[in-house]
Amino acid sequence: MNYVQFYYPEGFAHCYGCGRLNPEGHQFKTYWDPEKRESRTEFTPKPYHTAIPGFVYGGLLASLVDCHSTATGSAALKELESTPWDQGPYPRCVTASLEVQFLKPTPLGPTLVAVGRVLERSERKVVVGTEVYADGVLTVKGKAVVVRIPEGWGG
Ligand SMILES: CCCCC/C=C\C/C=C\C/C=C\C/C=C\CCCC(=O)SCCNC(=O)CCNC(=O)[C@H](O)C(C)(C)COP(=O)(O)OP(=O)(O)OC[C@H]1O[C@@H](n2cnc3c(N)ncnc32)[C@H](O)[C@@H]1OP(=O)(O)O
Repeated sequence: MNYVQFYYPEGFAHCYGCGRLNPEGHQFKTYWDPEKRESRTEFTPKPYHTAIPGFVYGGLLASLVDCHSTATGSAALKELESTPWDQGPYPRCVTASLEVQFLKPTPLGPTLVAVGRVLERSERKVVVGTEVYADGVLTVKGKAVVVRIPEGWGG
């Protein structure tokens, strides 16, 4: 299964968090399950993504929630189109608002799993709820408002 970011137009694929064309970035990859209507991004932080030794830097976790949310929004808006989910391009969203709750320290080492759900959707705006798990333990919760990039912004 291809990931959401795979379907972004080239001009929208340079994001430091999730741009597939940014070799210096994290290149987060988000998978959308059209039946469960759930998104999933897995990422294994590098040893230097440290807050205090042994724990993941919160800014990285916020980035994960951020890009995971824009991808989830993108998939949710793609559902409104008549083209199949595995045919690009996907609509591209930017983040209007991002809330992150750090519930517990996130251990550095395990692969992190972000799971997203669509809380609200209109033609232009999607509200996404995300939970991030480390070794099956919920450590971070996020909520983001993402908005479809206005026409003419590039891509
Ligand atoms: C990086 C983007 C900025 C540069 C743009 C230039 C070119 C774009 C080209 C490429 C970009 C490609 C990819 C993006 C890359 C990575 C994405 C990763 C995620 C990010 O890292 S991305 C960076 C941080 N992001 C920004 O840099 C956004 C700056 N911002 C804006 O560009 C505007 O602010 C915008 C477009 C968001 C809205 O502008 P707008 O004119 O469309 O606003 P409008 O009022 O129509 O809002 C429509 C509905 O969103 C609701 N709404 C709006 N703002 C809200 C808020 N703060 N809280 C809660 N709800 C909010 C309203 O309530 C309404 O909701 P409703 O329809 O229900 O009434």
